[in-house]
Amino acid sequence: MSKNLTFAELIKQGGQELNLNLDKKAVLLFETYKDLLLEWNQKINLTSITDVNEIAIKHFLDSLIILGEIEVKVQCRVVDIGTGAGFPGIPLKIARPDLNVVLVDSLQKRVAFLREVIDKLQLKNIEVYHGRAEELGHYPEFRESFDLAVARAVAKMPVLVEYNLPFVRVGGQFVAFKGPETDEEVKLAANAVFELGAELEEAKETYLPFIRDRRSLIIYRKTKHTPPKYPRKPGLPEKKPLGV
Ligand SMILES: C[S@@+](CC[C@H](N)C(=O)[O-])C[C@H]1O[C@@H](n2cnc3c(N)ncnc32)[C@H](O)[C@@H]1O
Repeated sequence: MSKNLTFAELIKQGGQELNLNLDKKAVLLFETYKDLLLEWNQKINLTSITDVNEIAIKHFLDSLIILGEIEVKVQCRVVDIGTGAGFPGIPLKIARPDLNVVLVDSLQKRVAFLREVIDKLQLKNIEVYHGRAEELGHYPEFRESFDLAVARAVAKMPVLVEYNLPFVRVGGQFVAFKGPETDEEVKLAANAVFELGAELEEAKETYLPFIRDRRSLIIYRKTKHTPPKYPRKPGLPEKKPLGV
């Protein structure tokens, strides 16, 4: 089981379980990322998970499950809203260096950490922005310009769709990383999803490699332009979730 494997073996074998062939360079980058995460976590709050094997499975492999479940086209433009310590955006970039990634977070200290990771790992075509989704979603260079938006552990679905869907181009997707039991949240978000110009495409159930924890990927497809009034001003989506 996972206890007998090294960090590198967990990444490599877990990747295979997700149908990913992670090469030596990718595994080394995950090692460095893990070291930086643990080092910075002593100064700023990045994660409550500090066991190396758990970091491999619950942060890195968890971030990669999307690659085994949906087709993420070559060189597509991906935004990770509320990325925190870089999940899922940085693992996706390590596993798929072709992707053009934008990371967004409202906490300056985490953004500083992410800049250090990008610098140390020498990642290209990846940028970090400090700000709230409610503001950045109105910037012309971001609005409806991404093929894929992703978010993990940021907010309940009715709030999350208002944060994410304004970034997605018509025809693109928003994928919410969730745990098990998502029916209620998905139902609650239905009105907001319609109002924001999207449709529920699929709710996929999957499992984390090694520990078999259940995970869901809720996949939305943008079908129409999002009305310009969304997202509403900072704090309002959370205070008064749309359509609830
Ligand atoms: C619980 S952490 C999760 C981080 C990461 N996605 C993960 O899965 O570990 C949520 C992050 O979302 C950020 N966040 C919350 N609301 C936000 C908003 N409206 N705009 C940008 N970032 C936001 C917070 O600063 C925090 O770093």
